[in-house]
Parts: sequence; C-alpha cells; structure tokens
Amino acid sequence: MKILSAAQTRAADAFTAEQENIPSLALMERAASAFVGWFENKFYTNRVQPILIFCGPGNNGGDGLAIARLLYQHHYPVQVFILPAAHTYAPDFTANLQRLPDEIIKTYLHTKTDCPEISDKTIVVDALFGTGLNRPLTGFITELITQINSSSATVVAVDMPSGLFTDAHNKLTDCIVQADYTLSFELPKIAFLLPGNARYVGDWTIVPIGLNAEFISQIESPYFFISSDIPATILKPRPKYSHKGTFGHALLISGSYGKIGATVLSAKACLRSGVGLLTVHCPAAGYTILQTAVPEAMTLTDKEADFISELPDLSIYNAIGIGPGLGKHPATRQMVKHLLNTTQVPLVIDADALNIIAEDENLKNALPPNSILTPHPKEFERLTGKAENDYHRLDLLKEFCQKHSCYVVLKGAHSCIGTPAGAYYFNGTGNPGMATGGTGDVLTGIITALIAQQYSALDACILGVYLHGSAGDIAKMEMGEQALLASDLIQNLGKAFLKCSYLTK
Ligand SMILES: NC(=O)C1=CN([C@@H]2O[C@H](COP(=O)(O)OP(=O)(O)OC[C@H]3O[C@@H](n4cnc5c(N)ncnc54)[C@H](O)[C@@H]3O)[C@@H](O)[C@H]2O)[C@H](O)CC1
Ligand SMILES: [K+]
Repeated sequence: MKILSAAQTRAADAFTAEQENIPSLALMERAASAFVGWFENKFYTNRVQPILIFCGPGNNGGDGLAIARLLYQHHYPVQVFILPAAHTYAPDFTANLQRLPDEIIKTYLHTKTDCPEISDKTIVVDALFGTGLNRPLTGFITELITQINSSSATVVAVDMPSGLFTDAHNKLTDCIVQADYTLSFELPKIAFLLPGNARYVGDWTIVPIGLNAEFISQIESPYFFISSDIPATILKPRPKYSHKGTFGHALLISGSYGKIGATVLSAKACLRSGVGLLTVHCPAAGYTILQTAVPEAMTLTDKEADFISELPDLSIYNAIGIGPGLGKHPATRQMVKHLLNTTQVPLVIDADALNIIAEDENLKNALPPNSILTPHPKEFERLTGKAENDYHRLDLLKEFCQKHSCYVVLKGAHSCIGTPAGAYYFNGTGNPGMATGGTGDVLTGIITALIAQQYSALDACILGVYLHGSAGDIAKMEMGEQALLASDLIQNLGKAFLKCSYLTK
C-alpha cells in the first residue's frame, strides 16, 4: 500500500471529488461515518461518558462537527468546542456547523478560561488540525492541548493528532496532542511509522473512505506500507515436480562460544522458510549442538573451537547469511574481510558481521551488490553515524543503500526496508512481544532462505519482514506478548506462510 504525503493526500481528495462527482462535503460525511463506525465498535456500550469534540477551523474541524452530529444521532452525549478561525472557516466546516443539531451544546474557545474541565471519564475527540497543519502550533491552542494531554481522558484523534506534521519533522518542543487512538483515513501517514511519534499517535487504525484508487496507483511516492497486499503477490507456490535442488542451497556462517543458540535459531528459521538445503559453518564447539538441535542442517566446523576463523568453499551456495552470534574475534574479522573480498554472491548480513563492517570503511565499500543488511537502530548508527531525528535517519538509510547498492532492513516496531532506488517499505506486522533476544537471528534465517529460493533481494526483504512479524502475531494470539520467545516465531512460521498463501488466492 502506498503512503502519500499531505499534499498528495489533498490531491487524491480533490481528484476523487472532481472525477467521481462526489462533493467534498460528501467525502467528509464518508470520513465522519467511517470514524463513527470505528468509534461505536470501540466504545459501543458507553452512552454515559461525556464526549468532548474539539474542532479546528479547517476540514479536520469539519470532520469533527459531522462526527458530533452522527454520534448525537446515535445517542452519545456529545459537546462541541470550536476554535476561532484566523481568517475564515473552511466551507465544509461551515456547512457542517449549519447541520449541527441545536441540542448539541457548542462553545467557542477564545482564551484558556473558555476551555472546559476535562475529567477522567471523558472521551476527547481531537479534530483541531489534520493534514493541513502548516506550522507548529502556538498561543492559546497550545494551552488547550496541554490541558488535554495532562488530563486522564481517553483521547481519540481524527486523521492526525493535532500538531503533528504528516510528513515532516516536529521539534521536541512542539505542542502535539498525545492521542490514545488515531483513526485516520484511507492510507497510513509516514508520521505514524516513526518511533519518535508513538506517544502522539497511540494505537492507529486506517479506515477506507473511497479515494480514487486509480489516482493513488499512478501517483509517485517512495514510501510504501507492507500490509498483506504486497507479500501476497510475492509468495511463489512450490511447483509439483520440484525437488530440494529447486529451492537453493543456503550457507549460514554463524556462532561463537556461548552464542550457538543464535545459530540454532537462524538455521531453524531458514529451514522453516522453504530452503532446499542448508549448510551451517560454525565453530567446532557448535558441532554436537547443531547436529542435535537441527538435524536437517549439514554442519561444517571451523578449525577453531570457539569462534570462526576461516571460510568453507563458497562455490556451491546461492545464498549466504552471516552474523548471528558471530562475535568479533580478530580472526573472525579477517574471515569477514576475506568473504567480502572474494564473493559476489549477495550476502544477508546481521549482528556482529554488521559491527565488523561498520568499523572499516573499506569493508562497507566491498559489500557485494544487492546484499541485505539487517541492523537494529544501534547497529545502523554504527554504520551511518548518529541520526538527528527519525526523518534524518530515513535520509541516512537512503544514502547508505544508494552508495553501497544494498538493501537495509532497519529493524523496529515498523521495520523499514531501504532500497538502492531510494524507496522505503515499512512493515505492518509484528508486536512488542518480539522485542526479545533471538528474533533478529530468526529474521536472518528467513531472508537467507528466500534469497536461496531466487526471490529478488527486495522481495526477500518484504516477504521476510512480513512473515517474521506475522509469525509473531500468530504466536501472540496463543501466549500474549510477555512469554513470547524467538523459538515461537519459528514454530509459527508455517502458519504465517499459510496465511499469506490464502491471501494470494
Ligand atoms: N484526506 C482526505 O481525503 C479527506 C480529509 N478530510 C479531512 O480534512 C483534513 C485536512 O483539512 P485541511 O482543511 O486541509 O486542514 P486542517 O483542518 O488540518 O487545518 C487547516 C486550517 O488550519 C490552519 N492552520 C494550519 N496550521 C496551523 C497552525 N499551526 N496554527 C493555527 N492554524 C493553523 C490553516 O490555515 C487552515 O485554516 C484531514 O486531516 C481530514 O481530517 C476530509 O474531511 C475528508 C477527506
Ligand atoms: K486531529
């Protein structure tokens, strides 16, 4: 699914209104009724809690007024608070103000003293500003927002938490609504996918309002959100007359003393992701562990007991994953250097292999084209230097991928894949239960298996992060978040593949 900027969203809005002959007021009504549908589902038993709806002067405020009318018609106790307009109110705002039933109490807010008390039991609907925000909020509005944020009310933002830019950096000092929920229209916003904005956006949901699909498919955007639509088109069925040679032979270079568990996790994930054959090269100390824990994998041992110092013959492998549990012994560093200088097979690089590469500019420049790097934010910082903010980090991601012709999976709540073409793909699956040791090793195994099966680097990254998160979500349904282990992801990879394959039908 494409992610549009604020300006592109406005264009899609205008195009839909014009081409489909839908007045913008009708589009606003769709948005309001989609909001109310979601709201009733969420708070359906509740006709007692007062609902305070704060409306700004633009179309976001217009949504708020339409929402107030619809909720009132559904017998919710709503009150409306209206900000003054600097110049004029948006036409659809005015139209909805005229349609507001007289029974709804409406208050114009001019100064802080006009602001209502916001008790714990209240639901606040934030319809102050949406995608039209064009500068940080100032003056009396910030006092109102501070009051909303310091209350214990449940805060629901319409389209955007007010004060948050849709696609640009906010300063830490900007005044922004801290919503518990954000209900947004048609497509996710970039701002929802960045870790620094989590405290403003809360739990976000997208509802369709029927913007013109053709227009959206034609518009150029470097940003994509991975929901089931993309992976379902990528996943390839296994042909009837296939054999293990059809699905590639992967090599996993992994492990050091005390970290053979990472190798086991990565190897199992690789095997559970459809690879034809897997060979693991590990320190000699890992031999019995691997042969026992992962009998399906062939095991090659290093001459060293506790770390990896040498490379096997690489000529028979069509995918190489390196890094989980590797350690940074000087001999291991040499091995990594040797690998980068001798192979043209794209690599899947994780953990200490990334750290070793980060410490040597020559190694970064030696990355085989189309390699895939899977850093967490700290490893990414070692590779590129410190980012000033989330948007700057996206710039660094793009620069790195372009400079080194590689793909980077920047891991996080919405893992972001950067590509050499300058695109960004944000993942939509996964949950906080996956923030536990070993889940990264599992991802390396999955992506390595997909590369071995001849998926392109981009498809392997997209399908890999999606299945990884989906396996986590399936595991969460059984055991919640706290008890979730990396092994549970492996256990549920089969179900994640099945779920994805049903969507391809
Ligand atoms: N996306 C869609 O398809 C639909 C969106 N809808 C809703 O419309 C808003 C966007 O509305 P817009 O009128 O463009 O902008 P806002 O309401 O967010 O605000 C514009 C309003 O505010 C003034 N302003 C901007 N920044 C500031 C500031 N820092 N301080 C004070 N005032 C500011 C600006 O000058 C305007 O007067 C979108 O989010 C949806 O909620 C449609 O309802 C349905 C279709
Ligand atoms: K809002």
